[in-house]
Parts: sequence; structure tokens; C-alpha cells
Amino acid sequence: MLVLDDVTVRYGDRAAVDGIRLDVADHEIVSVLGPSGSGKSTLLRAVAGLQPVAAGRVLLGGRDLAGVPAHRRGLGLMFQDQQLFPHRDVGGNVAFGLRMHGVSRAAARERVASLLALVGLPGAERRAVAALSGGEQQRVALARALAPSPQLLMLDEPLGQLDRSLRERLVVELRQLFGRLGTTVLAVTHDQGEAFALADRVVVMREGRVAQTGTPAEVWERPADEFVARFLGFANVVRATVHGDVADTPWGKVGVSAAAGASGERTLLIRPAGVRVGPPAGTGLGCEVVGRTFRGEHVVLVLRPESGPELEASVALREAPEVGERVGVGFEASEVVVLDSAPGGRAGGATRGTGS
Ligand SMILES: Nc1ncnc2c1ncn2[C@@H]1O[C@H](COP(=O)(O)OP(=O)(O)OP(=O)(O)O)[C@@H](O)[C@H]1O
Repeated sequence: MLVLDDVTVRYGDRAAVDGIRLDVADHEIVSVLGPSGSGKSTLLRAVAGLQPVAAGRVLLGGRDLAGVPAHRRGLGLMFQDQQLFPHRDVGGNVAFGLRMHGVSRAAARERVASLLALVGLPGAERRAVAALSGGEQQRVALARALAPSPQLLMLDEPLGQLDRSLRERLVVELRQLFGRLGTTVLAVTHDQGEAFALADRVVVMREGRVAQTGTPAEVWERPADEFVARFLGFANVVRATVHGDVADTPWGKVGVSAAAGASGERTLLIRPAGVRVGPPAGTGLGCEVVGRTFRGEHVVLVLRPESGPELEASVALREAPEVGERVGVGFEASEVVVLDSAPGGRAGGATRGTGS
């Protein structure tokens, strides 16, 4: 459906998007994820025709979009800077694009009614935009973007302004809605939870390039490199020397699976669930608990070892020690991931430990 072929976008002589290749299949939901300034919005704006492409091609349904103006690209846009029209009511906002496309008044009325029902606001046509909650406004904006049945729907931080609980609910609804409609979606967000919940596939960007692409499970299970692992919020990432099924780390020897080709100087990720916390005696790594954050069913501990950098551990609430306590720490090899040898290395090239 959408093909980005080596697309570069520049501001002055700086490339904000730097030779990106990306395919989005029909009916696929792709989330572009990355830190602030990594080029996500620029990428979307280039596809939309709002930012000129300096090199490469953007193809939609096989058609090269070079020279095609934004309003003729067959795209539905829901961008942060495109507010609802405050002087129009809800129905007027949703009908806007339809009237522009020459749809008759009666047909537009019918379509608006069905779209409002679809986004969970049946009968809201006459309501004033100013009298809607933030979540309701987002739904209206979505209905407006969907109204002309775009080939591709593009969302830029679609739920950015909303509070967490509403976002979590809406993202599930959106995914179901797009599935039902068979909508092809390219969405941009800096919120990994939102991207992972919405998408069939995520693309992690770093400084205008693709750091990794894969299904949410693939990227979560096997971050391509240190950058992606840290961006996903993993703290226990260190350089280590791997020999067969053991790695020498700043925290001592850690078991890994004897993954083929993994030996040598590597970057290791130890998931917080793989840091076992027990009594201070015994063979474990002696640590002091210096942080303790309540996360619902589990607690995230920050542990200061006798040597090496601080560690994060995820433990069950009822087993969580208090700040200031001393503990002994062991590692679960099944939660140890050997990343590519250097940050910025081959995307998707991590291998995962097995057994303990
Ligand atoms: N109009 C502009 N003129 C010059 N530089 C720009 C312009 N817009 C963006 N940039 C720069 O291009 C880079 C990418 O910006 P972009 O907005 O695409 O990032 P982003 O990943 O969407 O960030 P955010 O999550 O903060 O929206 C940044 O370094 C930014 O400063």
C-alpha cells in the first residue's frame, strides 16, 4: 500500500529523515516510535505532502506521490496541529472533507451519522465543539479523518493530549475499530505503550533512521541494540564478555544460552524480571535497596551492588524488600538477552538466553 523508498527530508542541510525504507501493507497498522526529535512527525508530513522530499520516493498503491498535492493524496490526517473548527458543530466538522469532495448534503448527513456512531458519539451532530471533553474531541477528529474513506489514515500523536486511563481505553477501541473497517494506518507516537497496543508492527526511529522494525512482541523480546533497549525503558544494559553460556559482567558471571555466534564482546540486557532478589547471605551479588517504586502487582527496585552499576529488579509486591535493606541477587538466564555487539548495530539481530 505505502512504500517509502530511501526517503530523505532535510531542514536546511540537516537530514531530519535520513534514507528511510518502509513498507506498510494493506490493512496493516504501523506505529512509528522514537524519542523527541527523531524525525517521526517529519516522516509523516513528508508522506502527507506537507514537507518536500529531498531524495527517494513515496509510493501509495503503486503511484509515485511526487508532485501530488496534499489534498489529492487520498490520505486521512489526524495531526496535532489540526484542531477542530471551533465555529462549526460536531456534524459540520465531520462533514467538512465530504463536502469538499462534492458529496451531496443528504449523503454527507448519513455518513456523518454512521461515523459518529462508529466512534462512540451517536447523535452528537449538533453539539458544540467547545462543549466536548478532550476524549470526545479526539473522537470527532478521528471521524473527520475517516469521513472520506482514505486509502491510508495517518495519525500524529492521536491521543497525546489525553490522560493515561482514557488513552489506554481509546487505544484498544481504535485498534478494534481499524480492524473492523480494514483501515491501513501509519501512526506516530513517542509513547511506547500506545504504539505497542495499537500496532501490528512498530518502527523505532533514531536520529532520522530506522533503529528497529518488528511486531510489538519481537521488538519487546529482542531489542536490536542498546539504544532500543534503553528507549523501551530497560535499565540493566551493560557491556559483557560472552564465552559460550556464561557472560562476564560488571555484576559477576551471568548465565546466558550458548547462542550461536554470540561469543565475544557484547551488550547484555538483563530484564528486571530476571533479577532474583533473596536474602543477603549465600553466593548472590550483595546489594542495597536504594529505590522502590510501586507499580500495581509488582514493585520495581533499584539495587546498588558492591561493584558495578545499579540494577533494576521487578519483584512481587508481597516479597519486595524496603529501601535500606540488604539483599542477595541472582540472575535468570532466560531473561538475559544478548544484543548486537555495538549500539546502532544490525536491526533485529539480538539473541535471547534460555534456561537458567
Ligand atoms: N520546521 C522545521 N525547521 C527546522 N528543523 C525542524 C523543523 N521541524 C523539525 N525540525 C527538526 O527536525 C528534527 C526532527 O523533528 P520531528 O518533529 O520530525 O521529530 P519528532 O520525532 O516528531 O519529535 P517529537 O516527538 O518531539 O514531535 C528535529 O531535530 C527538529 O528540531
